[in-house]
Amino acid sequence: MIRTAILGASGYVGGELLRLIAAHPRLRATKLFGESKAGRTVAEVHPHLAPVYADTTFGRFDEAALEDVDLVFAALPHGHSQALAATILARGIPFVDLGADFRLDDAATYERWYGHAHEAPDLLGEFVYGIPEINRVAIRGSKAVAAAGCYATAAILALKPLVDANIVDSKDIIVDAASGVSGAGREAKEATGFSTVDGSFAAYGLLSHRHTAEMEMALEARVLFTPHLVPMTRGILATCYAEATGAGDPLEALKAAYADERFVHATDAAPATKWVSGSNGVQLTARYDDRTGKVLALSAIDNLGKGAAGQMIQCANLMLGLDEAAGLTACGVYP
Ligand SMILES: NC(=O)C1=CN([C@@H]2O[C@H](COP(=O)(O)OP(=O)(O)OC[C@H]3O[C@@H](n4cnc5c(N)ncnc54)[C@H](OP(=O)(O)O)[C@@H]3O)[C@@H](O)[C@H]2O)C=CC1
Ligand SMILES: CC(=O)N[C@@H](CCC(=O)OP(=O)(O)O)C(=O)O
Repeated sequence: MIRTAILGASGYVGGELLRLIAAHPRLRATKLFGESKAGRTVAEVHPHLAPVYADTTFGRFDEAALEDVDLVFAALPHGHSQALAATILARGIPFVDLGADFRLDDAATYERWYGHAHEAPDLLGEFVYGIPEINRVAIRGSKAVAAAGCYATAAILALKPLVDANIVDSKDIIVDAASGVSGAGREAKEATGFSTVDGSFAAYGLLSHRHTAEMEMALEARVLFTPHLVPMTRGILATCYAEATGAGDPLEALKAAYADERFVHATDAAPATKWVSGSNGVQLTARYDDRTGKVLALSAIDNLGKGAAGQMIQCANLMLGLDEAAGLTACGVYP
């Protein structure tokens, strides 16, 4: 049994981690932490998890909580991991962080996209960027992983093989992606309330969404990214466009790049978010358009699955030397 602590266990990602860990052969969620919901039970906060976790109570994190823990998952609001990381790393406990705090590789880029100075710039180099399909070897030997952002995961998996094989021009990439509302977390906000979102489709974060920086870092490319909010609960569909170089067929390149991957499937069909809902799956396709000379690539993920908790567990499996797919074998829920 591998004992895990979950910081942010009372949030949406924390709930999804608990759901996935309940079906994991080796991981156990032994310490659960929240903030405003500290003292409440899992059954109260995540009623769908009551049959497994019953009256387990959320605590409030302090350093002593790291005793008897084999791995820490953090799914906290932005910024919180910057103060915590040194304590966790000093104890040598493997740490999978989903916040954006340690995803970028330099403090200046962080400040440019997050609007404030990084509080622990010396630790940026300690973290490996957490998308196993593009960074498996580094994750396997690492004690600290910064799991990627949800939009960034969708776009990077669709584009990375095309950039690497020089099938698209990396200086001219456009990503339009739409997310379900759970991507914004469970806290009630006007921007994600029912009356705002229902029956509507809107872009946000114009020219300024922070996942642009992750895409540019991982792809070594220039990206124009526009996120959208779509009236559904789970899922991200990323539609990506880039100038073709004529160096090869994009769909064949995706199929070849992911032929041995357990979670990423490149096919002829245009993907739908529902195909991957509740799973760690990624569905991709791509086309070359000879009329415009552009490549079109599409990617569907579950923002809470491969975009968050699924990817965290996939990274943890690698860090711990377990089967990479342990606890992640479920297919999407469809229809
Ligand atoms: N939702 C998604 O699809 C994705 C989210 N992420 C990132 O993952 C992180 C968590 O997201 P999500 O679960 O959606 O967010 P939620 O708002 O649903 O959950 C946030 C969690 O953090 C806890 N928390 C809030 N403030 C504090 C604090 N001051 N100290 C300690 N704990 C605190 C909350 O506890 P309590 O509720 O008890 O106050 C809750 O458990 C965020 O950084 C988010 O950007 C990344 C990829 C996808
Ligand atoms: C729909 C929605 O609001 N989505 C979130 C993305 C959440 C996420 O993946 O990322 P971070 O961990 O980088 O915040 C947003 O755009 O802020």
